[in-house]
Parts: sequence; structure tokens; C-alpha cells
Amino acid sequence: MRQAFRVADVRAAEKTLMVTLPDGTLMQRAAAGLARRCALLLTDSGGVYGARVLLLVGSGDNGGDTLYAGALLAKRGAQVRALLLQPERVHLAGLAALRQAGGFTVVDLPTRADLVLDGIVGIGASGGLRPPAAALVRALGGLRARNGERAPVVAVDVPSGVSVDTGDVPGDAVTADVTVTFGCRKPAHVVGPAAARCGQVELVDIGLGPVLVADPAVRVAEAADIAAWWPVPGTTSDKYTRGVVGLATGSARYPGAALLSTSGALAGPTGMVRYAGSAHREVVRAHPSVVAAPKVAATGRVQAWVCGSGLGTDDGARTELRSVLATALPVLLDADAITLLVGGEHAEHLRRDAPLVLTPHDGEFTRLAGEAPGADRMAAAARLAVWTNAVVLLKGDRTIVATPGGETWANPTGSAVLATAGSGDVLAGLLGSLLAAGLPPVRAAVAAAYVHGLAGRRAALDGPVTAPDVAAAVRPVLAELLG
Ligand SMILES: NC(=O)C1=CN([C@@H]2O[C@H](COP(=O)(O)OP(=O)(O)OC[C@H]3O[C@@H](n4cnc5c(N)ncnc54)[C@H](OP(=O)(O)O)[C@@H]3O)[C@@H](O)[C@H]2O)[C@@H](O)CC1
Ligand SMILES: Nc1ncnc2c1ncn2[C@@H]1O[C@H](COP(=O)(O)OP(=O)(O)O)[C@@H](O)[C@H]1O
Repeated sequence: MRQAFRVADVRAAEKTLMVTLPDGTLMQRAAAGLARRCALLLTDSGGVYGARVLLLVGSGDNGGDTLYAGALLAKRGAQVRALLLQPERVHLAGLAALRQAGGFTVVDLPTRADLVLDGIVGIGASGGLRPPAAALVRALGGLRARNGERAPVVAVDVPSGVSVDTGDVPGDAVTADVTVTFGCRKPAHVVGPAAARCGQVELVDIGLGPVLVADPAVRVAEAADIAAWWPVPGTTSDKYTRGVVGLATGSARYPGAALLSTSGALAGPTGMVRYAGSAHREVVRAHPSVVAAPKVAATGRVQAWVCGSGLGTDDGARTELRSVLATALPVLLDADAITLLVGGEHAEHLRRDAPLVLTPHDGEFTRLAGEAPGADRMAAAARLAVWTNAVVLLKGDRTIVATPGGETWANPTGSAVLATAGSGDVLAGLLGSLLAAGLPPVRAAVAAAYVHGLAGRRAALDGPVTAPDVAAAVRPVLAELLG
């Protein structure tokens, strides 16, 4: 598992560490790691010696890191130029080091650079980039490297222009090929549109770890976590002990949602899938292993329910939702079931002891919460989790999972190809299967989003992706993940 920390917690850790270290030590560590990564990039694209390196230098310590890293590259023979955003407030020792190593300053953006280091702002930024910095960022696209392509950009700590604690991108911002960050990841590296601006994120150890005692702002699961959590059958398992998931999904209007949620559930770890709803005949025809009935009330025992995908919002749908919420089982509410919660009609059922998981997209979130997720998606998901006492999976490019207890996760495997009708139904079925197999709801949500994202990526290898392709790709993804 990876973790990302808020700026205030990083600052506190830095302060603790600085007490025991000579001045400037952390900046030297940061700059050394940064220069190492830049040298590797340049080596891959024709060598460090003679390469043209452009430093964009703001007036804070982020600019200081950049100048020292530039000095190290200049010592290795790179032609290093620094464009200072506020020359009167530049990090003086950093500039002296650069000059001493043979680098110098320029006042205009050159037309050629083999590598650009973005040291305009780091974690000290507040608000969107100010006009001079924003104009510079806009002009970067015109820079060409020695191979004639767009000049590669390394962001120092974070791409300038992103909101570090929320992952929002409020205006112009750098789009980096690589982001070299120091001490720990920050939320902007893993959530929101900022994450996509970072390119490959590389962490330089500056010794912050032991003094970073705060809870992480957000966690990110890795393949090993998912493999360790994913339930697998043992020698004594039978179809019931593996868990049975119930699906109250689909309707006469949306029979496809029934089929897709079933496909998702069948790819999960349970030993049986029971379907309850008007599409019961279609479901059994397509998936003979499913045990189907027309209603929740007529369905045999299950260990968790998925309700809502394509269910509709009529009285029949209301009845099914009520039946599911009245059980003492874990319940996942998706799509129309979330819409049915609006107005508080089912409020008394939400105060249940058994786990509840909600999987809204932005529209459903807005309907239920009364406001859009906005710029801070982590905070928005966390608020809804507390308000509903549910684990909330807020869908998107970096799907967020938030618990009522304050834990937040960001999914790293998302892919825009998942933005296709019915892929959420597949996710709901898969997540429900994990719940029924006994996984704690937060792990079920994190694992389902992770595998669903990988399935989207895998399906995309064969061309344009539809929801059935995503469901079909879950199995090969799991085969690889679980070895
Ligand atoms: N923490 C650690 O462990 C370590 C941290 N390290 C490094 O320190 C960095 C943080 O440095 P920092 O605190 O000096 O802030 P930084 O990001 O350079 O920004 C401040 C400058 O930006 C300006 N500015 C602000 N907002 C702006 C905007 N919207 N648009 C334009 N300008 C804006 C602001 O101007 P002012 O508001 O003062 O007018 C001020 O001049 C961190 O990211 C990492 O690289 C490493 O050296 C080692 C260990
Ligand atoms: N731009 C995007 N990038 C990555 N994933 C996305 C994007 N847009 C949607 N998704 C994912 O696709 C799925 C869509 O779910 P949903 O909106 O419920 O679709 P449907 O209701 O049609 O099944 C979710 O898992 C969501 O996270």
C-alpha cells in the first residue's frame, strides 16, 4: 500500500527532522535525487553532456531544489539555463551554486530544451498560478527537444498549478512526464485531475519517513494488497461457504443492467450468484449457473445484496430496495437505488448495523448529497460516508473510496475506456461478490475498483471497449494478479 500525506503533515515532519540536521540538508538530498532522475532521462535521450536543460525557478524552496539540481547537471556537462520568475527573491545560494557550476540565467523562454525542470512552485503554492507563471506554463508546449519532439518536463515535487492537498487543477498547470517528489507522496499525485498531470511519480527518500506520524490523507492499493485480500477457495470450500451474492438489478426497461451486474458478480469470488428481478429469464439464459427468481422476497439465502443498477425508480423498485435494506446483510446500493434514497424516504433503513456501500457517479452523488463533489473529491466522498454511515465509492478517473471512520483510498488503475454504458453495473456485481465472500466493505470496494480498472485497460488492448468486454477481462486480470 502507498500513502499520500497532506502538506501540513509534511511540513510538521520536516520541522521535526530539521532540528537534528544541519541547515539545507533536506534540500541537498532532494536536489541530488532530482538530478539523478533527470540525468537518467537525459541519458535515455542522447546523453547528459551537451544537453540543454531549462530550469523554471520560482522564489521558494521549490526553486532552490531546482537550482541545486541544475548545478549538479551542469557539473556533468549539461548546458543549464535558469529562467527566474522573481529574480529579486530567488534562492541565492542555489543560484550561486548553479553559476559556479557553469550554468546561467536567461530572461526569455528559449525555443529548444532537451529537458525542462518545473520548479515554479511546490507544496508552498496557494491558489491557482498567478498570471506570469500561468503564461510561462502555457508557452511550454512550444519548446522542442533535440529529437524535434515536445521537450520533456520533470516536475519538482508537484506539477506547478495543481492543488496539492485536493488534486484539483483550478487553472493553468504543468503537465509533467515525470514528477520527482520528496519524502512522501502528496494527494495531488494520486487523486483528481492533478494525478494525470504528474506523469510517472518517483519518490526521493530524504529521511522523512520515521517522523511522518500523521494519518495519511489517502491510501493507494498495490497489486500485492489486492492479491492478499482476494478470497480464494480452499480444499474444504463449497459453493455456499464461498459466499452467495444476491442481485436486485435490472428492469423491463434496463434488462442489460441485470446481465452486466451478473457478469461482474460471476467473475468475483463467490460460489453462487442469485438474481432477483424481472430479467430473471434472460439472466438464466445467458448465465446458466445463476439461480434466478422474479423478486427479492422469493430468493434463497445470500450473504450480501447488490441493489439498484438499472432497477428503475418505480414502486416495484422501491419494494425491492426496502426488502434488501430490511435484511441484516451487507448491501451495496448503486445507480437507481441511490436515487431512491434522495429525500430521505429510506432514512430509517440506512441506520443499519450491517455494512452499506454506495457507488455513486457524480450525478448520483449530487442528487443524494445536494451538491456536486466539487474540487475536493476526497472530502466530498468522506462527508457523504459520514452522513450515510456507508462506505462511499465515488466513481471517476481516480475513483475514491471513503469510510465513515475517515479512511480514504484512491484507485490507481482507472482508465477512461471505462466511461462506457454499463461498466458501472459490472463493477457493482464484482464488488457485491467480494462483500458476499466476506471481505470488509472498504477492501471490497478498493479491490473491485482496482480489478475493474485493470479489466478496462486489458479490454482496451483489443480495441474499443464495451461493458461486456470489461466483464470478460476480469478473469484474465485475476489470473495474472493472483498468479
Ligand atoms: N517539506 C519538505 O520536507 C521539503 C521541501 N522541499 C522543497 O520545498 C518546497 C516548498 O518550498 P516553499 O515552502 O518555499 O514553497 P514553494 O512551493 O517554493 O512556493 C513558494 C513560492 O511560490 C510563490 N507562490 C505561491 N503560490 C503561488 C501561485 N499560486 N502562483 C505563483 N507563485 C506562487 C510564493 O510567492 P509569495 O506568495 O511569497 O509571493 C513563494 O515565492 C517543496 O515543494 C520542495 O520542493 C525540499 O527542499 C526538501 C524538503
Ligand atoms: N473518465 C473516466 N476515467 C476513468 N474511469 C471512468 C471515467 N468515467 C467513468 N469511469 C468509470 O466507469 C464506470 C462507469 O460507471 P457508471 O457511471 O455507473 O456507468 P453505468 O451506470 O453506465 O454502468 C465507473 O467505474 C467509473 O469509475
